[in-house]
Amino acid sequence: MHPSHAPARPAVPPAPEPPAVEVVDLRRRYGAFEAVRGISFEVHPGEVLALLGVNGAGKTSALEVLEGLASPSGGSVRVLGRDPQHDRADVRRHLGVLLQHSGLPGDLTVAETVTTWARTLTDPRPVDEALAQVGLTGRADVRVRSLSGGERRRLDLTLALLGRPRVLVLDEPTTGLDPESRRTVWTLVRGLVDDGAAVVLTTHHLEEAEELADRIAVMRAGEIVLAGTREEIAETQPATIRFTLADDAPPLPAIPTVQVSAQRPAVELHTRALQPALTALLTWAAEHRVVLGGLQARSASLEQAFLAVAVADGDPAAA
Ligand SMILES: Nc1ncnc2c1ncn2[C@@H]1O[C@H](COP(=O)(O)OP(=O)(O)OP(=O)(O)O)[C@@H](O)[C@H]1O
Repeated sequence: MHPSHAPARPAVPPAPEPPAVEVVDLRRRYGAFEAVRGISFEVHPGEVLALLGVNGAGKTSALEVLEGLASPSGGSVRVLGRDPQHDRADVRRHLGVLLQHSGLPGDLTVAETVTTWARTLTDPRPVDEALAQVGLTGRADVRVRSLSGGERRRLDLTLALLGRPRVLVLDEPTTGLDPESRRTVWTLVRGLVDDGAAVVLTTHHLEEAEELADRIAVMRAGEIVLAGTREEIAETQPATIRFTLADDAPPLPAIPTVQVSAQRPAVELHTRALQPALTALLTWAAEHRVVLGGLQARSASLEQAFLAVAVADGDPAAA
């Protein structure tokens, strides 16, 4: 029997958190040219979305609408449920933005720049802590114009993170950074995401997308042509099996799903069903006592999938 006090409530699953960023059928034109042609995506708190695409695919044009710097010519964008342009004051305090090219005054020092920026924010991080996080403590008294390209990028990032943003929009955050600084940036961004921030970033470094992104959207000529997790995107391309085969080995069997792209001695096969294809191949080799020299089997990489879809035929502007 139930005890006399109030019965236990049935377990109600928690309501799903609304997306931090919601983009629906976004369009953006420059005169007659439509640079963004109806893209849609969501980013939830604690999630990183990477927008990939060749130069001119429309990534920056889309981000500028999220940042509240431009109006869409169609569709809608919501950041924390608000319009980033009309509700700019509300959105801005929760939004960290790293533009592709920042225009910081060159004659301020690093510390002066960060301190000045901190004064415009509601709850900034301590300046010393922020500089230490990106390894700029030793450059605090150096004028911005004297910084190296990588140091300047790390300063840009410091400013983007200074207000403890709930949404972070990063346009090519690690372009020009050395490998160690790039890893520092990844760690910083990951830390913010682990604390619940939502991140949208663009990058030309596929390993950056692999390292940071929970989901990836590939843009081509203003449209999203492929979207999903790294694994889902890689699976859109066939896997490769390679081995060498002696001249006196019997002919390879026809294996369903397998296409032969190079014949012996260096054989290359492609398949979208790697495990059954390998099983059939290894069974055949065992039955015929054939040695598959240097056997390799590999799923497609993100790079292969990207190259297969990202480059439009001809000029994207003409597409
Ligand atoms: N102010 C503008 N006026 C006219 N066309 C523009 C303008 N800004 C961008 N474009 C065009 O819009 C297209 C998309 O540009 P965008 O900068 O959004 O691409 P992207 O994917 O960010 O490229 P990248 O990787 O080179 O930064 C390009 O063809 C570009 O030339």
